[in-house]
Amino acid sequence: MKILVCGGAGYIGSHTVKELIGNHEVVVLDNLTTGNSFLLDSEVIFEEGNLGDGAILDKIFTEHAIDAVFHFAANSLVGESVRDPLKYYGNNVGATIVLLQKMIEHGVDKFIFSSTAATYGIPDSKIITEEMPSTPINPYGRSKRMVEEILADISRAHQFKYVVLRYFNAAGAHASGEIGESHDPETHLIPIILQHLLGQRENIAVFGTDYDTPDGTCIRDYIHVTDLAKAHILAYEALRKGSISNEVFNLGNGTGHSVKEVIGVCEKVAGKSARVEYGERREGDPAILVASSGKIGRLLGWKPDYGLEEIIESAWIWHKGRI
Ligand SMILES: NC(=O)c1ccc[n+]([C@@H]2O[C@H](COP(=O)([O-])OP(=O)(O)OC[C@H]3O[C@@H](n4cnc5c(N)ncnc54)[C@H](O)[C@@H]3O)[C@@H](O)[C@H]2O)c1
Ligand SMILES: O=c1ccn([C@@H]2O[C@H](COP(=O)(O)OP(=O)(O)O[C@H]3O[C@H](CO)[C@@H](O)[C@H](O)[C@H]3O)[C@@H](O)[C@H]2O)c(=O)[nH]1
Repeated sequence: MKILVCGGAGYIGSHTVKELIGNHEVVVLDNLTTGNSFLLDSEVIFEEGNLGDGAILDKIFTEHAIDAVFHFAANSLVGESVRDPLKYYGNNVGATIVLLQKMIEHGVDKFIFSSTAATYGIPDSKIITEEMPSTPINPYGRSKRMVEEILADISRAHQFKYVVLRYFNAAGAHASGEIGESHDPETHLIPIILQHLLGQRENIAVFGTDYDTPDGTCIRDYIHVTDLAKAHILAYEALRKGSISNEVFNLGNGTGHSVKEVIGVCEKVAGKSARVEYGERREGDPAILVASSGKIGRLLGWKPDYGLEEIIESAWIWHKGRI
């Protein structure tokens, strides 16, 4: 089966491609704005271009018998989305609509969508389930939520089946050490701490110490990127078999870790102490985001293989290898 992976040169997309290769042919469409060609597997067919370009999608869907689209391509930084919302609505919603239009024109009817914990806004409960209200508090979360609603509408009007995967915080690197997280500039917590511990940054800034959490810093649910990648394969196989359709699943470990705790585990793994500066809150950050992934466990048999320390160990190996 041939799969189109939009955003396959990015962090999570490239790890998912690794899981697909061997059993599937993979076409990657990526404009390399935040992705890297060195993350591309040598076996993929690579089309460099923009998701919003209908002509390139016509070419791909005409030349290849695509069975499903995995859609990772997006801008995904909460703080940037607050400062530049139109970038987020244009790329995450506008370009996605072009992709969806072309899928329907070409009769491609299976879609796996990368959504986010940011669709929940400030949740009422400590552990988030899929039924909870989805009221995002930043433009990034709203852009993803809008696509979720568009998907529900399309599936009612056309022959079209989808799975929405709401990831919590992706982290870690592939066990081979060949690929890992590489953004420029890097904004994610774990790579920033590890780069500092490798001497590539002066210090670490902690964004906010007055949250309503035990140590005052934000709590997140960190999930290994390979655990995420494997969930995509399970979702695709279930869509193909027809055992599920039009489902929304959370993907996290079910355990929250504060920013201070994450710094502590990074220090342990690296065997070094960090220089930490405590600063103001970052705009758009909820205090606590922790997933219940019970639903995807029950319906697809998914469970995470890695905890926080293993996630950080794999990321440490990747970052050390990049020096
Ligand atoms: N990293 C996380 O913790 C996290 C958590 C929740 C959801 N997500 C979602 O997962 C997806 C992947 O995230 P990531 O961390 O791998 O990001 P990433 O920036 O590494 O990957 C995104 C890829 O999409 C490409 N891209 C962006 N816009 C494009 C366009 N218009 N046309 C073609 N290619 C385009 C980029 O070049 C990049 O290769 C995103 O949709 C993101 O919103 C990520
Ligand atoms: O230098 C830093 C960087 C981050 N943080 C904090 O660390 C936590 C994690 O931040 P970050 O790694 O930037 O991830 P998030 O902002 O939580 O967002 C990620 O996780 C979301 C799902 O929870 C996804 O939707 C987003 O795409 C993805 O960027 C947050 O509380 C930040 O305020 C710091 O204190 N200092």
